[in-house]
Amino acid sequence: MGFEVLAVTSEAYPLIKTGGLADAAGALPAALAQEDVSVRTMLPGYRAVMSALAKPRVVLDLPRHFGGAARVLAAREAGLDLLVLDAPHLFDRPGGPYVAPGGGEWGDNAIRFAAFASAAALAAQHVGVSAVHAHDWQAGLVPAYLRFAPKRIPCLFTIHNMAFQGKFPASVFPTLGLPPQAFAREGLEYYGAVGFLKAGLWFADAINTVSPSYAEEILTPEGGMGLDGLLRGRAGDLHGILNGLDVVDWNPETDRHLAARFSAADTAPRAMNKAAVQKAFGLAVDPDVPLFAFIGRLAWQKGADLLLEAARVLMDGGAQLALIGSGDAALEQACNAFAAAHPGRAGVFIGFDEGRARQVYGGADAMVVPSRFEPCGLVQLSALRYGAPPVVARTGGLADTIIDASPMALAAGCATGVQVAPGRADALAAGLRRALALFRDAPTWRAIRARGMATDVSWGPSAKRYAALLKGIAARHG
Ligand SMILES: Nc1ncnc2c1ncn2[C@@H]1O[C@H](COP(=O)(O)OP(=O)(O)O[C@H]2O[C@H](CO)[C@@H](O)[C@H](O)[C@H]2O)[C@@H](O)[C@H]1O
Repeated sequence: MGFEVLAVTSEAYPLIKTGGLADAAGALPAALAQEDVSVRTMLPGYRAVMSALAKPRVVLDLPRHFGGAARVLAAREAGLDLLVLDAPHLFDRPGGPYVAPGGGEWGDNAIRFAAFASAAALAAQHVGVSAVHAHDWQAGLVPAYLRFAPKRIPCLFTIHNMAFQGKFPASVFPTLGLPPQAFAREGLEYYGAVGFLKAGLWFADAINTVSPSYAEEILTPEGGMGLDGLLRGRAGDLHGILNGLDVVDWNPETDRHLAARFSAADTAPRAMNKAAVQKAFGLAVDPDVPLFAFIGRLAWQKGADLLLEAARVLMDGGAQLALIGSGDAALEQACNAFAAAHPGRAGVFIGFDEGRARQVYGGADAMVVPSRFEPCGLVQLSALRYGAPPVVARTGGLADTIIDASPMALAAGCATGVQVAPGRADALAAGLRRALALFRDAPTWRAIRARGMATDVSWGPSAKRYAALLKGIAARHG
């Protein structure tokens, strides 16, 4: 038997996705298989997941699980070896994984994800894996349940975003089924409340986040968002491993979402994708106008407001702007207002649409990623791969993956985009102006794009690091 891991995640592409966690958790198993690590992925049985299971097998019966009957099912779908917590009282409902149809978090999220984590710990014991890999606050209690379980199974905890912490009132603690001593500073107590992310960071055998720079940033009060003290205490167990892309799925030569497929050797068909994007966003169809684009959650983190403030540079510079995103109502409104004020020059799509997003990667001349903080970021990786050089904020994984087109980098032939100081509209405006000038120098822009398309954005190198880390904790603690 090879080295077996149970990955515990609340999202995995293509079964259920609200953001980058799904992409990472969906792609890592195939990459780890190359390193002789076989991964089973445990997901909550949301409607979308349950309806995708063709022939599930019952692995574990949990007749009384957090207020109802539940089962752990096994199935193989979309290339993933799945374990699914079928718990209708918690997951068989309309709406999103975390948010009810009318907006607003589900009122019982603490119980839903405690039940999920507890079932994952039971399943890990039952099927007998060498290590568990838990992702984000939704799986934050997994290391806690494992620590108090009869059989010691080591656990790696991955932070995809410190901003989502799963903090709930102390009154939920008695319903979690953990021993009373777990509710302590040396446990899951978090400023008088219960912290799911805190629990993950406290009880895991090793911790990583999704870029080396973010691993340093979260040790500071600003980046650590209340958990930097704990993390500084565990700095020896904290690692930074960059995300990759599933380069089989994210391939402009085969992507069926594109109006025209293309390769690094022949980017000419991108012009058809650009025209398709211009049309879809109500922009003037013109091959010569530089087309900038933004894709992302409309949240403070992603800095869409900074882009709207800086975008005058694009409008004055004769460029176009396409935005896709959803989230914060005020930001949605601001994007719509910007588009209305610049007819034919700026266009917005409010919503989540994978196909439309991919068409934008394949047609835009440049992507803008103005995040205030960014643990890793996948948008800039997709932008490299699809030939739309990114303008990024110099923070977290954006700083680690994009090489700024400084004079030295241009001379050395290694530039892949433009970096700007994070969190400032004036710095972003200056960077956009610089990108526009580079774009108008056609041979230079072509070279930047070619360099980006030749960059290895696959999971390969990072999968090796994950495999070493998982095998390391198993050797130490197993
Ligand atoms: N409206 C829309 N329509 C279609 N597609 C959309 C979309 N909005 C976003 N997407 C897609 O969703 C993904 C977002 O990935 P990110 O890494 O940028 O963000 P996220 O902040 O969700 O993830 C967190 O986890 C990931 C994974 O570790 C980290 O990279 C990241 O820094 C961290 O914040 C991309 O594939 C993007 O194309």
